[in-house]
Amino acid sequence: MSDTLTIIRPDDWHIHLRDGDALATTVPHAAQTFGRAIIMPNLVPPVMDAEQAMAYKDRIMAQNPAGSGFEPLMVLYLTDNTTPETIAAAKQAGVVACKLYPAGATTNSDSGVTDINKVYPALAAMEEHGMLFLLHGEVTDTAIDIFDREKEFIDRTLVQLAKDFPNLKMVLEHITTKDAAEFVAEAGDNMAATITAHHLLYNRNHMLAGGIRPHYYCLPILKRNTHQEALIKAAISGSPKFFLGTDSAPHAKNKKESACGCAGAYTAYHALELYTEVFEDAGALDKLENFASVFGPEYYGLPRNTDTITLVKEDWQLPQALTLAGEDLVPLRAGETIRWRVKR
Ligand SMILES: NC(=O)N[C@@H](CC(=O)O)C(=O)O
Ligand SMILES: [Zn+2]
Ligand SMILES: [Zn+2]
Repeated sequence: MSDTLTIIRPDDWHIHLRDGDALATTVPHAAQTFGRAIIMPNLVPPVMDAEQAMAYKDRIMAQNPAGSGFEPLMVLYLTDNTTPETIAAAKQAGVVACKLYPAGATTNSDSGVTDINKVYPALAAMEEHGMLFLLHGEVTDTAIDIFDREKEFIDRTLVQLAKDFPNLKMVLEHITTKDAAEFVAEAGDNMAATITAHHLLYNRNHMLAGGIRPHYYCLPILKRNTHQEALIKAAISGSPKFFLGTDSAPHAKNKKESACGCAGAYTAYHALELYTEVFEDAGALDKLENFASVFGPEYYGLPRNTDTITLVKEDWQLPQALTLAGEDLVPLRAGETIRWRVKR
């Protein structure tokens, strides 16, 4: 008999579903595994107020397979001009969080924040209304090496933010360094982090040794193996400050395999299976459920999902390509074998 693992249905606390025809791919993929997902607002133009967030939610729900039970949790994109009134209205409409994209830091961050002080009134309003603050934590200073931008953001900005807003719950998204893991572990109760499957599975050698592999290119960029090891340690530590966020970020194949390739790895299709491999290899399968299904809702102040999901230990082959709005979409680890499969 094959090995099986049954856990409370997990949630994805960081995902990019995109918009338009892409939703026909991304929403069913997320909904087949996850109960809820934190929907990143970096559309073009971005999701900047309650009205845009609710309209986007409707477009997502229109692609939600009947009976899936999947619930998108909506997020606003902070700009230099986000007002406390915008925050209050978003809270009223059911938006759960706001996201900081330092201007220029990542995909579709052009309308992002140019100076953290400009969003202090919005952050104060979020603190007052009990909304979460999600951060893409990288400086954009071109003088700073791309491999150091996360640590630099912590030192220059995050330490101060945590002091200035002690009652604002923050999530440092998609952490990639030992520095970030240690900072979050030692910070107060208002600081947590999401960790992606790809930052647990890979390091920069996978992207750069023996040829440049654009499908491993994402932001924050994969770091050296010692950082990867620190992330695995954090994920299996049992600390409730670390939980699942795939950062599944689809870009069509021709946008990735290009002289100037886009940043982002697509994992919504097979993310839980990838995380399960990481936890199994670390001898910590018993820690997966808390990381994937318990610590996230606990931090967000939401109930756990009431249903379960079963994983079967069984080899299967990931397709070479999926389809995104009529174009090829290459998932992370395309064509390779995956050791676990979600029973459906
Ligand atoms: N992670 C990525 O490499 N890309 C994300 C943006 C982000 O999460 O920073 C995207 O939207 O493509
Ligand atoms: Zn990001
Ligand atoms: Zn992201």
